[in-house]
Amino acid sequence: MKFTKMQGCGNDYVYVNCFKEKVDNAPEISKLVSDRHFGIGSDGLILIKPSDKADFYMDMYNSDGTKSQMCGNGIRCVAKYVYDYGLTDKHNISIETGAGIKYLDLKIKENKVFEVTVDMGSPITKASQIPVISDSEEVIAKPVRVMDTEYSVTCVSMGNPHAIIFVDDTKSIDIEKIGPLFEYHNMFPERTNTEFIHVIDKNTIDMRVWERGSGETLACGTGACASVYACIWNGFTEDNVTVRLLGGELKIKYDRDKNTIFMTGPAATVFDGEINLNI
Ligand SMILES: N[C@@H](CCC[C@H](N)C(=O)O)C(=O)O
Repeated sequence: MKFTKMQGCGNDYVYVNCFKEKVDNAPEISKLVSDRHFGIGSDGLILIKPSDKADFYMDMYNSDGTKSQMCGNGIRCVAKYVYDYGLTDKHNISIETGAGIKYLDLKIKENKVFEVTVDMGSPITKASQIPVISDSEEVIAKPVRVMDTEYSVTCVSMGNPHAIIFVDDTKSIDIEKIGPLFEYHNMFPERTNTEFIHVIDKNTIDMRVWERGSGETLACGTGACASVYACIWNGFTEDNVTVRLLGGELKIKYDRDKNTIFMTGPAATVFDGEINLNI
């Protein structure tokens, strides 16, 4: 199987061009290629496919083989891939995902895409649609006790579920311990991605993320959008926010008139390769 490894803010995936390659059993292949010792090494697998509703279709899998609806860092890399490898010459493209069609604007330097802005759509706050089990219609600053500590949890979906937790300092969080306790908490029937946020000022936040199905990653695009919306909702920030992640920065803008979130960030190719899936 021919593949390209790409990363956006260090959130790395193995990308396969399914216009050329046939991929059977994507969940198993995702587990295999993602393994950082016995595979290629990635946070998951992204398949680029034809769509009858948009220019392309993005099919994404976490490193544990589970499928997700949407990947913010991944979709910027899909845009880079289809432009750089000649599948399109358009600078504005549409990509169908499990969370609907997303519209992307490509910035190009030396004939390569280096930055992408994505209209990530409207944040979803209705508990039943995230989904999160709750006796209130929305979950904002809800106290949740995990391992003798009370956390303030705000829940937002960007097509996939996010639990946003505000902390005084992201560095000291024992994310390997706390992350799975939220991911598998019985509040979240479809598990959850969990963002730990420290608000620096009205336009800057620090974020660490424990991703559903992949563990701690260096960045999460949907998580950055969900977190900025949670910050605005809680009255902590304005509508334009720089999200500082372990692997880089994302610029997030909430457009109140359109009720949509724009994400701008980098997309980079790491290497091309070929893997024998029969071994
Ligand atoms: N890294 C991604 C999100 C990937 C999917 C997520 N782990 C899930 O299961 O929903 C991003 O950049 O958005």
